[in-house]
Amino acid sequence: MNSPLSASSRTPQDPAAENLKHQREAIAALGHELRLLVDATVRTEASPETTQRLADGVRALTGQLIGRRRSPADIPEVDEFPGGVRMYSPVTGPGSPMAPPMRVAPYEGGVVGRCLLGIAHEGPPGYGHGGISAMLLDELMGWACAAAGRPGMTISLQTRYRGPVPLETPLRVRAHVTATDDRKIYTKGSIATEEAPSTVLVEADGIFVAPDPDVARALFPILDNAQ
Ligand SMILES: CCCCCCCC/C=C\CCCCCCCC(=O)SCCNC(=O)CCNC(=O)[C@H](O)C(C)(C)COP(=O)(O)OP(=O)(O)OC[C@H]1O[C@@H](n2cnc3c(N)ncnc32)[C@H](O)[C@@H]1OP(=O)(O)O
Repeated sequence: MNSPLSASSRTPQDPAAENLKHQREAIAALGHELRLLVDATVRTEASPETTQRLADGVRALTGQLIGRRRSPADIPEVDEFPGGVRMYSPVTGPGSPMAPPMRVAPYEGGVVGRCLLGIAHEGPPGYGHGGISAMLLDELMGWACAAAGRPGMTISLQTRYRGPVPLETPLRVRAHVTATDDRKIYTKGSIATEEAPSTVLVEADGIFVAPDPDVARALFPILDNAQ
């Protein structure tokens, strides 16, 4: 499962599919290197001179990435919307330097996400930031909605932090839909370590809403173009 709705109309032999695969692999490779850079950046105790030299080097690299730049409303060509691959999701996107990134799979009527948090995701020293935990849960509960055929947007997210989330430790995030009521979708989620999956460190209740179709088209103009 590499997308909430796992939808793709292209066959593997299709040249367009090959090209897309190639593009996504390159984006994931850059994302991977950038995540290593982010990790090295928040760990380093390099001298100010070295740090400044690196800042200059990184600025030069950033300059190479400025081609056609997408605006926030544009959907990247390598993505599928709604409910498909999101290469730059800050949670699951293999191309995002911010993402752990979390890998998602179906699990017992819901979905499970696996990832490690690093020092870049630190809150209290040695442990994950509470906002990062909430972000992982929000995203995965959104995937649970999409996997249940009801993609929606979060209107309420309640988190309870029962124990600190360790860094650099394999985590298991779980989410499932508990009920639906018209356009509202009720979900539950949790975070535990892979080693102690029954010891819940963070639990969450989320309510999502499948937007009214007119609202959805106003929010996401691409839905109009797709028709
Ligand atoms: C073709 C569909 C496309 C769907 C898009 C899906 C994309 C996801 C795809 C793939 C999953 C990947 C994973 C992603 C996960 C990440 C999720 C996020 O981070 S989402 C960002 C944070 N959330 C927001 O920014 C929402 C802000 N809220 C809104 O924009 C609107 O409230 C919206 C569009 C969600 C609903 O607007 P309305 O006009 O369609 O519906 P109204 O009539 O306002 O509400 C319906 C019911 O919900 C209640 N409601 C709405 N907002 C509420 C709120 N904030 N608190 C409590 N109740 C609320 C209302 O009272 C109403 O309930 P009553 O029918 O009266 O019982």
